[in-house]
Amino acid sequence: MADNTTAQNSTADLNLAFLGTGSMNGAIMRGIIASGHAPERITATVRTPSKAVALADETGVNAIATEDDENANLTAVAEADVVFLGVKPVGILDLCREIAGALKPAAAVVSVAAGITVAAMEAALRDGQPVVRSMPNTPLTVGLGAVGVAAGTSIDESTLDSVVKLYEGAGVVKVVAEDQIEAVTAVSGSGPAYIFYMAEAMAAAGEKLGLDAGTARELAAATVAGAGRMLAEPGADAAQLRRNVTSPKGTTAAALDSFAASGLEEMVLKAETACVERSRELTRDLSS
Ligand SMILES: NC(=O)C1=CN([C@@H]2O[C@H](COP(=O)(O)OP(=O)(O)OC[C@H]3O[C@@H](n4cnc5c(N)ncnc54)[C@H](O)[C@@H]3O)[C@@H](O)[C@H]2O)C=CC1
Ligand SMILES: O=C(O)[C@@H]1CCC=N1
Repeated sequence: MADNTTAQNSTADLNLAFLGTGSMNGAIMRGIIASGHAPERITATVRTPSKAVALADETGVNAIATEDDENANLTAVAEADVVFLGVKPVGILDLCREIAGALKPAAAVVSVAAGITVAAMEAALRDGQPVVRSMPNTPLTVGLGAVGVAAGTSIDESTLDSVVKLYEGAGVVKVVAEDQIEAVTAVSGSGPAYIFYMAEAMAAAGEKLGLDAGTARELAAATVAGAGRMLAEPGADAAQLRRNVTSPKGTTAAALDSFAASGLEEMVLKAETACVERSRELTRDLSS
């Protein structure tokens, strides 16, 4: 790891840019603002002017639309210390090339994209630009996110620490080797969708078992949210929390036995493996 950047004791003074402020970058930005970062220190870019107005009204950030100003991304990064790239994977390297000359040399470029490698980003930016490949998830928006970060080759510890601290304002952060980012994607990046799918399936089953649709949806959503909150408590252990619900020979045991007989663990492993393989395909197709 290089040692070429100014030490930052706190992240409060950092200017942030969010380029492509859709679902993921929007969730990161909202989580970071909720953790106390001043919106006046944030510039966000989106495609359409109406979205820029809505985002600025909602969050207080400076929002610029690329349809209004073709230089919006360049303007956004000009004063930024940390730049979050939140466009789809297919657009990440073009965006790197677009902003390369406008970045401050010490600004950290943080990608949230699946499949795009550190090496590909570094090749698309100026030599020595600090890079972070991260895999966040949307619960960052409510301060309950989970993020994996992998350092680029030119980033110093202090700059990486600033990125970690920004994310930590809104969730749990693990610094991992880049070859572990795909596993992070499979567990936590894509993970919220598995849980929402489970909530949908629980509600649909509840309806088939006699509840009206609205009641089933509300009960399933409250159950998933409540269980999630319990898991977020310090020291919580999923297996113990599960045992606390499961009376011997009771109703929960009957349901869990049925899940096991249907191969739930194998099913999850297969799904997460498909996620990793898709991430590798994206790398093959897009990281050049
Ligand atoms: N949605 C999720 O839960 C997660 C997404 N990601 C990653 O986040 C990235 C974005 O995904 P989403 O947020 O789901 O997509 P999204 O479509 O919601 O957001 C992308 C945004 O970027 C805007 N955009 C596109 N090109 C632009 C440009 N050149 N300048 C400014 N704005 C531009 C689009 O209009 C859109 O609002 C992807 O690379 C994905 O791999 C990573 C982890 C989780
Ligand atoms: O579905 C995707 O490709 C992105 C990456 C992780 C979550 N959403």
